[in-house]
Amino acid sequence: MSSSEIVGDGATERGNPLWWLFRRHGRSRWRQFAVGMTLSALGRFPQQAPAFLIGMAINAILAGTEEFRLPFVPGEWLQAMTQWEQLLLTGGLLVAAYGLETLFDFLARHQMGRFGTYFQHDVRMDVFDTVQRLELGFFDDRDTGDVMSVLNDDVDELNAFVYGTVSRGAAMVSLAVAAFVYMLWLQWQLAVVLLVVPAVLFALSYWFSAHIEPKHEAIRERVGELNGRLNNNVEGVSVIKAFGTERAERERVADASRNHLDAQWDAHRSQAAVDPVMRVVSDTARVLTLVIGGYWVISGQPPLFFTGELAAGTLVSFLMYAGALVTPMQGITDVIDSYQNSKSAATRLREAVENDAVAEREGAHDLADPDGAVSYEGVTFRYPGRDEPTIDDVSFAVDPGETVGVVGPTGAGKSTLLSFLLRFYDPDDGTIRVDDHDVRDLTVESLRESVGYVSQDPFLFDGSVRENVAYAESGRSHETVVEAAKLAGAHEFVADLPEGYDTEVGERGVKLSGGQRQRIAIARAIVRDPAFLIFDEATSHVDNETEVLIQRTLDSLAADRTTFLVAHRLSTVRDADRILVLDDGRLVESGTHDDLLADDGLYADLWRVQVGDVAALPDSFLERVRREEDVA
Ligand SMILES: Nc1ncnc2c1ncn2[C@@H]1O[C@H](COP(=O)(O)OP(=O)(O)OP(=O)(O)O)[C@@H](O)[C@H]1O
Repeated sequence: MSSSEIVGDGATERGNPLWWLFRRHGRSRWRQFAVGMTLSALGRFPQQAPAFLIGMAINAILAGTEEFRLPFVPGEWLQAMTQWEQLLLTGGLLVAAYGLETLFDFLARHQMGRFGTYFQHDVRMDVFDTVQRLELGFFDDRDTGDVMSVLNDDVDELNAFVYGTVSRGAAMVSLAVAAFVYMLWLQWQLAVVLLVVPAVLFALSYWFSAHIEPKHEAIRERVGELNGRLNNNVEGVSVIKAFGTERAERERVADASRNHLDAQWDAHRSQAAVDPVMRVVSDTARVLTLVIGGYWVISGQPPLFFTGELAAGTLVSFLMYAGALVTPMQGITDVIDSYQNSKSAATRLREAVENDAVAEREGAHDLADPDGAVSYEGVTFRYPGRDEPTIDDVSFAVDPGETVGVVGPTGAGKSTLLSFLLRFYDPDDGTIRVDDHDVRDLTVESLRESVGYVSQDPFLFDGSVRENVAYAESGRSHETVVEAAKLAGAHEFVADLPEGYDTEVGERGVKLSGGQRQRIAIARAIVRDPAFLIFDEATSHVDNETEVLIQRTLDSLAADRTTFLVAHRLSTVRDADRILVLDDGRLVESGTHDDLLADDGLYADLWRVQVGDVAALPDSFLERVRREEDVA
């Protein structure tokens, strides 16, 4: 999986993604941007003044070949000065020029810095908000590292874009413009001829830009792969150590890193090859200027098609301006390089923001005070890439307050069936209603707020026990948290922890046992007093005694709310008002524990397995278990 898979096809066919991002997030700060760019451009004029002043000083003060003159300053006033005064004035003007340049640059950096950091922040939050709204299925197909790479690397790239591409590119152009304006003033014919150089360099850069673009795409993709690999290694560190697969994992990381290296080297090679070409063009221009200008100064005759005179000091100024016109152009490939990099990052960011895997429909309404009725009508669902449906035409209706057990062999589709109620996924066919509302017409937030959900392997956040229990309800009082923990059978062990409810649970709750984590997760689900409860194997990690305790509180919790209990341990669902039996995605039986035993079907067989009455199992069941084992 690579970060390119976060983006769809045709991203580049819809206009420049950087421009799109700029319009979306930069527009509100366009003044800051414009002021920054203007200051940066203005700063180039004082920066280029010294070359002019030095040329003039050589001609008028040192060589005495022409009169001392300055733009906008009366000639008589300058001529009335002694040579020494003229030299001092030149020195003063140089200091003023350096000072102005520094001031303009400082102010420009300040403005652009503010613009760049806010721009980056806005884009990051926009992408993050979208990622939060995406359907769970989006994440099934992507590595965490891949998503992180968009949120981190691509967003960081935007700041580099503002500094590296826009600021540097603009500085380059304005430097060339400023140099050109001074050159026009000194010797316009030579200035016009020298324009050929930036034109050639631009043409070369344009070609290079098209050439380097796919190479940058490749680099970004490989970064995503590498991040994914590294992420797997950090997250799966205990498995890697337990299985002693460090060496194999190192190989995998080395492969991913090598691929990244190859892509980077490929881009670097192209860059390294084009740089000398640019250099040769610009250096040749300088040498030609010296030779032609030198001939002109020495012979006093204008060469080729030129007319007029050229003094030695003017040639010195000219050579300095030729440098200012040409040298920055040598760095244009870096700017283009940075531009292409940013463009690939912006393409992925735009695709992430525009992702249509967002679950909520336009015009969805809130679910207010639900009674608790749930119905599934002809629900069918297939995970992407699977041939067989995971849920196959399932229909049932649950009255408010009912407790429903969901059982069936491993992989029968129990978790998937209930995930529709939280809109983790939407079925391909059929409808799920809460009270009389199609869940797709409800706002995802209000729907999920009404459901207390405990998953098979609950995730705890790095923080205290209290923070985890009150996770979605941070305003809850300590008493409410303790009450929920008591109901979940967690209070006793929490009270025994070194700092009670303030004990830190570690990342993912590593400092707690599996059963303790589950109990905290149960407390977290019930603290919000939801209308629906979904316990997906919520007590699978707790011992039998704790389960009995939780079971008892569950009975009181479930009494006035609709509750779904997914369980392998059938004792958990024995007292449910109704038990749904799933097999291979189909609803094969439904009824109370006694009804189902009387029916003597799949449930009755599963029950016999649990009570150890293996001898009573029919051959067909044993045959089926064997078949499943073979498949596994
Ligand atoms: N995100 C997913 N992408 C693709 N297939 C999936 C995904 N999640 C589950 N499946 C597949 O769907 C089927 C049903 O899975 P599900 O987790 O709903 O079963 P289950 O009855 O809850 O199983 P268990 O009792 O083992 O928890 C399985 O074959 C599983 O491999």
